[in-house]
Amino acid sequence: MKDNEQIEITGNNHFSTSIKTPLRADAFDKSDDEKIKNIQHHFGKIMEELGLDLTDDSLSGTPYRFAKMYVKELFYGLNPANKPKLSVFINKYSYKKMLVEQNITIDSACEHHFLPIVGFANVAYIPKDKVIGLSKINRLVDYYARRPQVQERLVLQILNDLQDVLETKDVIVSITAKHLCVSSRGIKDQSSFTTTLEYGGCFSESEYRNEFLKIIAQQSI
Ligand SMILES: Nc1nc2c(ncn2[C@@H]2O[C@H](COP(=O)(O)OP(=O)(O)OP(=O)(O)O)[C@@H](O)[C@H]2O)c(=O)[nH]1
Ligand SMILES: [Zn+2]
Repeated sequence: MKDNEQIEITGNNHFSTSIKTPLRADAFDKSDDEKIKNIQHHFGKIMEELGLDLTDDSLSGTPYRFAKMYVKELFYGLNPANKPKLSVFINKYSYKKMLVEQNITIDSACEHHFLPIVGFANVAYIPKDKVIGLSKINRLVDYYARRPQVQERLVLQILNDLQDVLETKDVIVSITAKHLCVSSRGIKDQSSFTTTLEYGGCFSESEYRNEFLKIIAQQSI
């Protein structure tokens, strides 16, 4: 098989050997303000190339607005300096059963088209010596979501960090999301959505996994 045939089948850069987001070595040498200035310039050129009149008062601020949104909002999670502090506490209560944080909003973007991925994550763990502040789970999910992503990597990055900070493998993460690159362009399938599920420790046993799945099936309080 020729190289270009392989790329047709697998796509280029769709698989990575690491769960790390592929970043350049100099990714954070520039300040946010420098990045915003440069992106503003380049996005203005894209708009011009599309034929838009940047002197129009509704469009003139768009390159700056776009650049600020990319650096400060949609992709703030690329920068490790923005990683939330994950406060953990000693498990004084000796709570040893499952804790489920569910319906966590996912607002991400696919790295192939830079279009939104929107949906929900559900996270559960069985504490050993540490418990984590609930909101820190939501913050961690948002941090990793705010990068150009693929859903498989996103679920793994969240799982890995939680396993590290909680000092247990007994963690499970599911994400169910809609990809606008599937629903709004290309195949334009409005109804399909994608679920990814990653876990370790006791969640490898179907009994624990099924308990989690049963709980997250209840969508309201
Ligand atoms: N595995 C995976 N694929 C994704 C994700 N987000 C988007 N994709 C897919 O990435 C693929 C990119 O395929 P290409 O053939 O290079 O791009 P394309 O020509 O725009 O493909 P179409 O969407 O089929 O028109 C598409 O099949 C997308 O659906 C994701 O989170 N995980
Ligand atoms: Zn896409």
